[in-house]
Order: sequence, then C-alpha cells, then structure tokens
Amino acid sequence: MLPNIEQPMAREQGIRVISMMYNLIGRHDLAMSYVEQLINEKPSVSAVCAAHQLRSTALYSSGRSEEFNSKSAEGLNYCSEQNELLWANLIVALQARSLIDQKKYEEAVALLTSRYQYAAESRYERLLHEFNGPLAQAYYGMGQITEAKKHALIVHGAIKQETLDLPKVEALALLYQIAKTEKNYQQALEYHEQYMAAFTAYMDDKSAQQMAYHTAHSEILAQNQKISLLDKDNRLLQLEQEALKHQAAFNRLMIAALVALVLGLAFLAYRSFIARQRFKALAEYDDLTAISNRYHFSASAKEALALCEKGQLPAALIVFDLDHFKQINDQYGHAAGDWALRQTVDTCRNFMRNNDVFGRIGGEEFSILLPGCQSDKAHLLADICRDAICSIDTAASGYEFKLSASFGVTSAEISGYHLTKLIEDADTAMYQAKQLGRNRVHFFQG
Ligand SMILES: Nc1nc2c(ncn2[C@@H]2O[C@H](COP(=O)(O)OP(=O)(O)OP(=O)(O)O)[C@@H](O)[C@H]2O)c(=O)[nH]1
Repeated sequence: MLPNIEQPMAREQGIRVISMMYNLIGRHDLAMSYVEQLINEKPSVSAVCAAHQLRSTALYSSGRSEEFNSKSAEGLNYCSEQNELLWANLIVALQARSLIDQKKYEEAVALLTSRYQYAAESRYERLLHEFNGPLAQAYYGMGQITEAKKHALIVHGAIKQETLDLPKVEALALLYQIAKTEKNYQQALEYHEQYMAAFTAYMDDKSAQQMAYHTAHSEILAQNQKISLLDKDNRLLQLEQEALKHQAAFNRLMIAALVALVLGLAFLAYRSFIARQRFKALAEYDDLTAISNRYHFSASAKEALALCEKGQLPAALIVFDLDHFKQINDQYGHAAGDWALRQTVDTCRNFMRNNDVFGRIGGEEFSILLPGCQSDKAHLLADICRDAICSIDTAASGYEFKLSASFGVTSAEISGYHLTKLIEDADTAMYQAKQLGRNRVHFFQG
C-alpha cells in the first residue's frame, strides 16, 4: 500500500525514499510497485526520471534482464528527451553493468566513455564512481589493466572514507586482483585488507538495514494483527448486538403471542362463563316467568328450611293455582294464557321479601316459601296476592277476562320443615279452596 501522504511533494519524495530503501534491502518487488505508481501518476519530470532509475535498479538487481533492457531503454529515452541527464546517466551506468555481466566489455566501455565527459563535469561523486567502477571492471575484463587500475583508483580515492557502497568495495576487490596480477604482493595485501574491512562494513550496513526493515515490518505486522483482532472483536460485538436485537424482537413476538393467547383464553373463559350462566339460568329458571323452576325452587327452599330448622325459626309455604285456566287458554288462546301467567308472577312478586323463595312448580301452579314467617302473616300475604290477581286488568292481553287463583297455606309448625310434606299439605289446602268455590285462601288444618 502506498503511504497516505497528502502533500504532493512530500508524497513524491516519500515514495522515492521508500523505493530506494526497498532496493537497498533487496525487496525489489516492493520497490517496483512504488515506482510504477510514480511513473503512472507523473507528478513531475524529475520525479518520473528518478522513478525510472529506481525501476531500472530494481529490475537489474532482481536479475530480470529482458525487462531491464526494455524498461531501462524506455527510462533512458524519456530522461534524455526531458534533459534529465543525471538520471539518464545513472541508468546508463546500470546498462553498462548489465553489459559487463554479459562480458560485453567493449560495449560497456563504449557506452560509458560516450557519456563520461558529462559525468566528469557534473562533479557528482555518486555518478562519477557509478561510471568509473564499471569502467574499471570492463577494462579489466578486456585485459586493459592500466585503464582498469586508473578508474578503480579514481573510485577508491574519490569516495570519502566514511561512505561505503558497492562501487568502492568492487574497486578495492579489483585493485587487489590487479596488484596480485602485477605480483605487487605488499600492495595486494593492503588492498585485500581494505577490501575485507570495506566488504565487512558494507555487509554489516546492509544487515543493519535489513534488520531495521524486518523490525519495522514485524512491528507493522503486529500492528496489523492487533487491528485485525480489534476488527474481529468489533465484528463479534456487532454480531452480539444483532443477536440481542433478534432476541429482543423474538421476545417481543413471544410476549405478543402470549398476550394474544391470554386474551384468547380469557375470551374463551368469558364465553364459557356466559354460556354456563345461560345454561344455569335455563336449568334453574322458568323461561316464561323468569322465577325459579320446580327443580331450583326445591333446592333453594330446602336450603332455607334447613337454616330455619337449625335456627328454630318459623316458616310457611303457600301453593296457588289459577282458576279455570284451561278455559282462558281455550277461549283467548295460549298467548293470552302465557300473558296471564307472567302478569300473575309479576303481581305477586311485588309483595315478597328478598329472602322469600318463589317458584313455578307446575303449569299454572306456583309456590312461595316464606322463611321466618308465622302462619298468620303467610295467610295475609296469600290473601293480598289473591286480591291483586283478581285486580289484574287483562285488557293489555287484547282480551278482557276474569283472573283469579285459589291458595293453600301451611306452616312448619304444622307440617314440619320437610319441603315435600309442606307442599303436599299446602296442595291439599289449595284443593280444598278450589272445592270451596275457588278465589280464596285455605289454611291447612292438619
Ligand atoms: N297458556 C299456557 N297454558 C298452560 C301452561 N301450562 C299449563 N297450561 C294449561 O293450564 C291448564 C290447566 O288446566 P286444568 O289443570 O284443567 O285446570 P283449570 O282449568 O285451571 O281448572 P282448575 O284448576 O280446576 O280451576 C291446561 O289447559 C294447560 O294446558 C303454560 O305454560 N301456558
């Protein structure tokens, strides 16, 4: 990845330095990737020429000779056309080295000498020894020892003592070889010692550079690993968050489902309650008059009688039956009969207390249990009811007819607290009332 440097100049110089460093430590592939970027971006002519020179160095050093030949020629043309002669000649020096590697010494000498004047006049030390070094090698290869020695000595003498680079090491090696060939062993020994010292220092320098690169590289790798771990943590947190969101959505759904279920069950329970109430009402109450039917009247009356017996309280029971009801039905119709039954019940209910038990125990036969009531009061109530029934105005039924009822009354004092016996005795009294001419109250005599 290219360094993220905003300033164009700083970016261009940064890339050049990085490429140079990569070339120095032998990472020519990385150096290539950086300089290709500069060549494509074309920030300035000198930057592109520097990049061409760095690309040629990388290709030459990595042994990619065919690519080196074409790309270095391209770089040389460009830099020459643009009059960037320093970079052009540094590329020439590399081409000369390549020719020497191929033992094309004459071609190398011809190439370097054709541009030597510029190098010499530039007074740029690096260019000078980049020319003289290869020239010494080429002349040595051609057997021209004097020329070789001359150029090697220029390199040897021109380079400051403290600077160490490949041309100096190569020049010392060459001078050692020449001194040995000349049988100047004392001189050869001195050059050899210098060569060994320079070579060792050069290698140390290179190792230090590589070490620095590897340290920096390891640090970058460690940083990248940290970043990648943080990324993973981050992703994990995101996943956890998503899982929590899904869980919350699921919980909401479950709660909604539970609420719907509870509401559904509550609705079903309510409907079942209403249905039960309706069944209970149907089972317990007479649907025509809405008072207790025989079954429910019996149950309620028995409960009330048990309490009276337990508390030694009085109780009385009335049974009454409409007179000649069959005639009403026959004469005015069943609907008029029904109307008469409802009116009778509504009329009598007006005179009853809350704890009195009123029920329809037969077709047109009714019974009233009066807990805590003495026989005289029961007799009085029966008479009030009888009178009220007689007074019912039947015009609202659509017909005018006479309504009356016969009443039989008994008490627990006479008949005991058993309902069956009480009804039986009151019934007996009621039949006696009928026999005595109807529309009257008769008390059971025992
Ligand atoms: N409209 C109507 N008539 C009913 C109902 N239940 C019974 N009845 C009628 O009540 C009549 C009772 O007649 P009976 O038992 O002969 O008695 P009655 O005509 O009242 O004569 P007494 O009791 O002797 O005065 C019958 O005709 C039944 O059909 C009812 O719910 N509605």
